[in-house]
Amino acid sequence: MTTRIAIAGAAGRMGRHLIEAAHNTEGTQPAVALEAPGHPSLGSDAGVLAGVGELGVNVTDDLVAQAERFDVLIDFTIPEATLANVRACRAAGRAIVIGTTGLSDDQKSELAGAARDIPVVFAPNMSVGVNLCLKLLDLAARVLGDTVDIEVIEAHHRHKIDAPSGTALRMGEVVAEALGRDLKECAVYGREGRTGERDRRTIGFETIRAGDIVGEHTVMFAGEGERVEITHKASSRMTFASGAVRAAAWLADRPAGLYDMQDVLGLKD
Ligand SMILES: NC(=O)C1=CN([C@@H]2O[C@H](COP(=O)(O)OP(=O)(O)OC[C@H]3O[C@@H](n4cnc5c(N)ncnc54)[C@H](O)[C@@H]3O)[C@@H](O)[C@H]2O)C=CC1
Ligand SMILES: O=C(O)C1=N[C@H](C(=O)O)C[C@H](O)C1
Repeated sequence: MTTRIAIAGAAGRMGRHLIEAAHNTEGTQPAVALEAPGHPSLGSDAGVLAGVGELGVNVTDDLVAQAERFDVLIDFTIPEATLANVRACRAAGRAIVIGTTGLSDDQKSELAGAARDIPVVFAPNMSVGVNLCLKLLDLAARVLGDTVDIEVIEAHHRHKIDAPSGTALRMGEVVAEALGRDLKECAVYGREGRTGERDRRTIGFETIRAGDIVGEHTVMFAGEGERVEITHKASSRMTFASGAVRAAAWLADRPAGLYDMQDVLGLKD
């Protein structure tokens, strides 16, 4: 069965890759393309936008009117648009894959509420490599324990609007959970001035925004006499887009619930 995919944020950096990935993946097809009201791409052909040739799918701003045309919505937009799309999918009984980062705690709670009625995949990073790294981080944190200082360093392109990245925060959560810490209480975001000596129980975050960097994350476990670093470097957005399309195909026949990429990839214990 072919999974018909709607793509929100179709003209964005991720949106164009998602159209291409949904078009090139066996068993999926781009069926609806959505953009913000007033966006210059409205009315244009999604395939032409993505550079894969005409698909006969015109970009629209009306998700509700398109509800019968798709099975799963993939959303890589901004938090406010994502929540509006979650509400529309919940009302229409459609599944949704969410890659958007920077959601507030309230927005995440609303999302979890919607997942009682519809299937939702929500993950800050859809690449296989990053999801493997999350498993390695859990192991590293358990083995090295409280004997090391832990720092999360991330670098992204100059257009990114949230910091730290959703992936960096998830990496911090995985490490904190493994060590029995609460990230909200032990995170330190950047340092400046007379900071005093480092507290070993903190987890530090450093953010770089520069040029066209697709996405790089390093978690450093630094002890006395040795240091372990786990690094992931994305060199193409297609790695995220392929993962999101894989998640959409996986989600199409799942019951309502809140899932992540560890579920999609079968990495949950
Ligand atoms: N989970 C993952 O694997 C990844 C997540 N991301 C996240 O995806 C999000 C988007 O990233 P980019 O594509 O780089 O941003 P972008 O700014 O290039 O694209 C976002 C698009 O959403 C559109 N948009 C805004 N409001 C809309 C609405 N109401 N309806 C439909 N479209 C709307 C914008 O016009 C824009 O074209 C960010 O939060 C980013 O952190 C990015 C890459 C990978
Ligand atoms: O905005 C981006 O580009 C990316 N955002 C995601 C995040 O915030 O973790 C994932 C990826 O690193 C690219």
